[in-house]
Amino acid sequence: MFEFLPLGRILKTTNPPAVEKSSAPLRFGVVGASRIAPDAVIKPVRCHADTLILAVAARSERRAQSYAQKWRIPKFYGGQNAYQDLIDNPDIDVVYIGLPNALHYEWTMKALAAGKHVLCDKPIADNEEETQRMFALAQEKNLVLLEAWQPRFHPALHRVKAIIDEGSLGKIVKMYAHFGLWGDLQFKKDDIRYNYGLGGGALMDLGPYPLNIMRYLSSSEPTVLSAEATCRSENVDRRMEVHMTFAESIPATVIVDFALEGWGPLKLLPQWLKLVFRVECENGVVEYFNYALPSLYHYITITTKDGKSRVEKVYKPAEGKGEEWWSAYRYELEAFVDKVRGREPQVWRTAEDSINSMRIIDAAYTKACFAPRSRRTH
Ligand SMILES: NC(=O)C1=CN([C@@H]2O[C@H](COP(=O)(O)OP(=O)(O)OC[C@H]3O[C@@H](n4cnc5c(N)ncnc54)[C@H](OP(=O)(O)O)[C@@H]3O)[C@@H](O)[C@H]2O)C=CC1
Ligand SMILES: O=C1OC[C@@H](O)[C@H](O)[C@H]1O
Repeated sequence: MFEFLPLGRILKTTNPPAVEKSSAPLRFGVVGASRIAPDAVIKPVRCHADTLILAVAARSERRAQSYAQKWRIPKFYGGQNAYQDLIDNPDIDVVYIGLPNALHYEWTMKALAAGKHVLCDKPIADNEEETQRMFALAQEKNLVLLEAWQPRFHPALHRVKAIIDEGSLGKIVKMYAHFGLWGDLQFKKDDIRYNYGLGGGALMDLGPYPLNIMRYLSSSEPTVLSAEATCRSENVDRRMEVHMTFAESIPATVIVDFALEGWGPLKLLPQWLKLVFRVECENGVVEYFNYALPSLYHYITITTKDGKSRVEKVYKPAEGKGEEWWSAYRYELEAFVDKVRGREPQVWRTAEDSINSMRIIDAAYTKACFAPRSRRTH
């Protein structure tokens, strides 16, 4: 499946061209000099005419300065009050939050209180209750708040849904997904993902991908029947297996995993990544490979009951805005800016979508007998 990897497109996706800016672009402030911010917002902004990155804030002055230098961000804030100082800058219109999950609530609330629109990375909060409060404040302040979960904005996922909704495969009868990583190769021992107090855990980190895709494809919310965890440390799941039913009768299983088994003889060969998503329908099966980062590379395989199989790849929507090389984050930014500017985005994630997503994660942790994710003083 990898034999025709389009390297030119991938290079442009990961290193998009700079475009000329509009006369008054939306000015973004980046809270946290995180690893994800370049992909999630800095590079997408580079190729969006109506946006620019004005400032970054980090807890250390040195880190803020070197990050700003590296990414050519004109202003930086460092030190204990850096995040608040950035938020208080009256020139900033939008705050992007790429902090550990447990800090999403606090800094989103502070940014909204200061009158900023917020793009906050996934999962949007530690739990459903926080998510409700965040969207309530955004609504009260008439500000845009979006949970940045980029696969929802990519046309490949829309194509998967269209294939199912078109009807010839019949109804969905079963769904299965596995998102696994070799965590110890990819993350340091003190990574935010392994820390309960920072909102860590495999389900918090990886769960939103398969769970949200199942919700979207089936246009329904699940009941969580059971969840079994393997712990890395107390209340931090290294692996979680969640069993659900969607639309009252569709069985579904999600496995998320930071400790993929090896493969080959004696399972000694490392497995870097596992990304399985399968929807079984009455008359065939749809499989979607690389649903987490579809803009880099993906394929959709449709196999009908008579054994016939075809493969589709979709990087640009048949109608509407987009380019083959746009990353899913770039599609997401387009929608976010449209919303802030008062235009109808071609795709949107509503408050209910994010709230329901957190509700399922809460329910799964409860079924697995985990302590509730932090209940902060609100
Ligand atoms: N949408 C997507 O595709 C992806 C989303 N994510 C999400 O992005 C967020 C950040 O992930 P990632 O970039 O990998 O994480 P990093 O560890 O690289 O960044 C987290 C940032 O949080 C700040 N921070 C503040 N307080 C703490 C603390 N107590 N401990 C550690 N860091 C702290 C640090 O900023 P400072 O610079 O101030 O020190 C750090 O840069 C998570 O919510 C994750 O789920 C991650 C990967 C992909
Ligand atoms: O959101 C994410 O997607 C990709 C994963 O590698 C990462 O752990 C996670 O935060």
